[in-house]
Amino acid sequence: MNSTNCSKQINGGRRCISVINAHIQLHTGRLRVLVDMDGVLADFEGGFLRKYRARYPDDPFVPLDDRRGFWVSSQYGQLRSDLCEKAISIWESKGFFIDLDPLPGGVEAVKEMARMDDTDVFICTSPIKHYKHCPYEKYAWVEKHFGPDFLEQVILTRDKTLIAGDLLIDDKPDIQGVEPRPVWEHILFTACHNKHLSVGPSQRRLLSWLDDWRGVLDSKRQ
Ligand SMILES: Cc1cn([C@H]2C[C@H](OP(=O)(O)O)[C@@H](CO)O2)c(=O)[nH]c1=O
Ligand SMILES: [Mg+2]
Repeated sequence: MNSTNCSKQINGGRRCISVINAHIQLHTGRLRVLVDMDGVLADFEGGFLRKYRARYPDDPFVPLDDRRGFWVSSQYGQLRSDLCEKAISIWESKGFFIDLDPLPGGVEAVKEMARMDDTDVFICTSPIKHYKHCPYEKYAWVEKHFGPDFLEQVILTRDKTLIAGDLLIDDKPDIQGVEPRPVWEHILFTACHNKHLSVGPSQRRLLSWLDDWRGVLDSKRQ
């Protein structure tokens, strides 16, 4: 179906575009999977806690089991107001993003996806606005764990709603941006900060990379 045919069938240009994009596969014959980086492939929360405790050993901290809410700095700010800035200082430091450990099974899963027939995989990740180290280190992390050829698959964006794909596997519960109807289905990847959230009946979760991610991909294949 091309856009001209679609326009004849459905009145209204905006609706037409969202119907076409709703199935990338109908367009390309291939499944397009967007995989988030921090909290899905790279252990942001574990890396943060380790470096925070090393740098501020006399200050209180939040054990990973007690993490609530996506933004680490918000919870630290509630614990004590000066801890918000201290938390931010950790991920703004040189070496924070490149030193993150891979989360179990993630790199292997993405490499396996990339080898699957009719499947395109992209790492879709948001840089922090303090750009001195983060964008460079995100690329360096991908090169270190996937090899230089995989740099082709990196999408850096602050607005993931603009990116078209069949699936977005991401640990952030609410993914918003300028596009009110993103093309992808968001699969919530379970993390310490979101595991207690009850999600709507239409929202699917991946509990970890041991969970049935192959089944999730298959469910979107035509
Ligand atoms: C500040 C902050 C950032 N991040 C991650 C999310 C983004 O990466 P990603 O899109 O790969 O998940 C990046 C910039 O916000 O840092 C957290 O996961 N928690 C936080 O508290
Ligand atoms: Mg994330």
